[in-house]
Amino acid sequence: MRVGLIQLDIRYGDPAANFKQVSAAIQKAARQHVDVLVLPELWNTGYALDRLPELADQNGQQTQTQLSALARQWKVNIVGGSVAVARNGHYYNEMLTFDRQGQLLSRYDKVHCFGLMGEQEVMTAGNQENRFTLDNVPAFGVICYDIRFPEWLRKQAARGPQVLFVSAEWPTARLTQWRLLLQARAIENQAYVVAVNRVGDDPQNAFGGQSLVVDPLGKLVAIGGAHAQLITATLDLKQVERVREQLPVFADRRPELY
Ligand SMILES: O=C(O)CCC(=O)C(=O)O
Repeated sequence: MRVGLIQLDIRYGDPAANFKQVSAAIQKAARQHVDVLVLPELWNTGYALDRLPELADQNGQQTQTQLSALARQWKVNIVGGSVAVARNGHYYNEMLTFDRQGQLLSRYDKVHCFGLMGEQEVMTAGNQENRFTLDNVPAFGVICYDIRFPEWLRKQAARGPQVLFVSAEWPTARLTQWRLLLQARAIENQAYVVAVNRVGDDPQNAFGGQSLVVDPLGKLVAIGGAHAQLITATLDLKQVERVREQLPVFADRRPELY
């Protein structure tokens, strides 16, 4: 499975500009013969949470229409990062995933809202898992702050997915934690981690990129810089099986104790 991590800057509170740039970035990246493209968190609005009534995508309709058409046109799977969505009078930080036919495979609302950026005051947290299959590869996806909750990821990983996709707006100040948390999540779940962070600034934070791919042993396969770029990597999914056979941590769990 060849993955393409679309690391980009996000125009704060400007969905029209962001839809345009994401469309262009997907079309450019799709030419690199990738199987899956991955986007960062809240790429339609950034963290302009005080303006969601005017900015949020109504029921995710614009996102669905655009990403579905691009997936179909370029015959590429798209883990659509996340977008701010308005639904039934609530706002959600939502990841939409599409297969190569443009079919919507899953909608996931971020389960852990991030208080430090005021998310809890505005967004409604989700409560559903996010497992899906891309080209017969079982996978799952979470959003940014979710990676600090290993039990949430473990619960999903115990059902067998081999790849964890993460979309984030992770501030530069905590990038060491970003790398270490993702490497730990890869090791403990014996899965590939494909994680995309944004670059650039918003009025409160700077974002330093370092989108990365980690193998099931925790080794960094690829890592981005602090500028907009496409990062590509090939995942050896046989390695997941080998690692799980050699060290069967899932079978050795003691769920009766924890
Ligand atoms: O956990 C962190 O340090 C960053 C989380 C975050 O920025 C987010 O969830 O948007």
